[in-house]
Amino acid sequence: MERTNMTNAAPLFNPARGREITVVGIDGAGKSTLATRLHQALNEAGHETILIGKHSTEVPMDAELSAYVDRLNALVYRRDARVAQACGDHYWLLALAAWYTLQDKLVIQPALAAGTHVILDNAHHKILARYAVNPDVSTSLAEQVFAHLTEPDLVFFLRISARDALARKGEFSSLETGHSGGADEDFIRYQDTVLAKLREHEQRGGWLSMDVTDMDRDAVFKTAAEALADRLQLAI
Ligand SMILES: Cc1cn([C@H]2C[C@H](O)[C@@H](COP(=O)(O)OP(=O)(O)O)O2)c(=O)[nH]c1=O
Repeated sequence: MERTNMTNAAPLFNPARGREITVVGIDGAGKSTLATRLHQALNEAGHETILIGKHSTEVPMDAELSAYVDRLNALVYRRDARVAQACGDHYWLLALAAWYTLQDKLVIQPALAAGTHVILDNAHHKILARYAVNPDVSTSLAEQVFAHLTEPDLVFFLRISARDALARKGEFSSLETGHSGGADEDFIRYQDTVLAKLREHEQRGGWLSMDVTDMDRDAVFKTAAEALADRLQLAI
């Protein structure tokens, strides 16, 4: 029977939308380790995937926008402590919101629309948790400046106590203590407060939560891979 073109009017290139997979947890929880591994495994299994982190500034095939995003990254992440201190918490919240906004609009959304999956390491949830423990900045303001970002399809929450995370990491930066001091106890106090905030968020959000305290990298990866297959039908 002859087919008409009427039913075949869809554009030639109309791939299924990609999936956004986000990894959250306190510093040292193993986010980068898992994100890197998922990125590699998805690509090896034939699922085109990009890994987006704190220092991803490339806008595909656009040198001018890439240069702009790189300048913003330098402003937000490559500044010294005196500048950070002088500018203050509200400025950094808004600067971070600008950074996350551009990453979402210029990199993540176009990739998803083109059918590419996105693994997001360093999502804004940790920033929200950090601001939630800061009495000088309104929590609702912090929530609002990130509210427009693309909602991930799956969030892996890697749970571990700050003390156990520190034992893995060995060292930490001033930012990782909320600039509260340089002692191990400063890291632990601050990160455990951030963890408590992430756990509040977890209650609202349908996150896939894993207690990674006694799990090695392979076990975390295996659990995450099973969830990708179950929830997003992505086999790796
Ligand atoms: C996942 C994992 C990480 N590590 C180490 C590697 C790194 O030095 C450190 C933090 O891992 P990393 O993946 O960088 O954590 P995050 O991105 O959440 O800050 O812990 C372990 O010792 N064991 C593990 O099972």
